[in-house]
Amino acid sequence: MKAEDKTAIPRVRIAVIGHADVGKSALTVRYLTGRFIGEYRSNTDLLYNKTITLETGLTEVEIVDVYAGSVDGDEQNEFPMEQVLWADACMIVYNITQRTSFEYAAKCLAEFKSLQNAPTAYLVGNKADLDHLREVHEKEGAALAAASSIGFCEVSVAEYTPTLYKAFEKLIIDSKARPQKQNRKFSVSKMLGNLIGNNSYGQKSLGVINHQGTVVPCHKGELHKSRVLKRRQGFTATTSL
Ligand SMILES: Nc1nc2c(ncn2[C@@H]2O[C@H](COP(=O)(O)OP(=O)(O)OP(=O)(O)O)[C@@H](O)[C@H]2O)c(=O)[nH]1
Repeated sequence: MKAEDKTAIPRVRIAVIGHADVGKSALTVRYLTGRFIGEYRSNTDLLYNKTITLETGLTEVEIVDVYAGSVDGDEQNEFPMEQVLWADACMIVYNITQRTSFEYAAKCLAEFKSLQNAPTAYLVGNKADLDHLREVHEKEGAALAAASSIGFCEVSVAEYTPTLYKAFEKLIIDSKARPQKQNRKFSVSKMLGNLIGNNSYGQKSLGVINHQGTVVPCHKGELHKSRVLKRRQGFTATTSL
């Protein structure tokens, strides 16, 4: 595709937010590649870029997997304001086996209500395969989402989960229907680097075809400056700065 054609492709920016350890990285990588990566340690936000095909045509999707701090860390309950303001849409993730993560999701949704022009949101309860350890009933997740008039599903990112693809698709379609945000604090798209490469795009969601993409590590609040180089199970993470 020519560079000038690419500028005409609509872009949707998604922030994946939630308490530490709920599976945000695993969920993002599952959506982008169809694979589950069991251990995915990072201490920084990660930016991914991918062009997908919806029934309405091509869409460029930028996803920031927001680092939430360590489970014991002081910073972990900080609301990721900069990333949320940057995003057109947010995937808010909690872990069904950890009530504190559900409470954190509820706090995030309360913050959304106080924002003008808040991003479109979707609530996801992850780790549904650990039902025997469940601390949050599915009905509670559904009620929280309904109170904010947003979509909700439970998934197990550890397993193939078509529901996750539907959730991303709904988020993308809903956010495209809204006016594009102006005057964002930063433009992460400037720093997109190498292609992800030879991924096994295992699943295609309802009409969504995955194409190539990039992954870029970026520090919280300074998405334009990162110089970290990381390599993870077939992903080449790089910066172009
Ligand atoms: N059983 C089970 N484990 C999962 C699932 N999704 C993620 N995990 C595990 O949960 C742990 C945390 O996953 P991450 O993707 O690193 O979580 P995160 O939310 O990105 O964590 P931070 O980067 O610390 O904010 C890892 O050990 C994953 O293997 C799931 O659906 N089921």
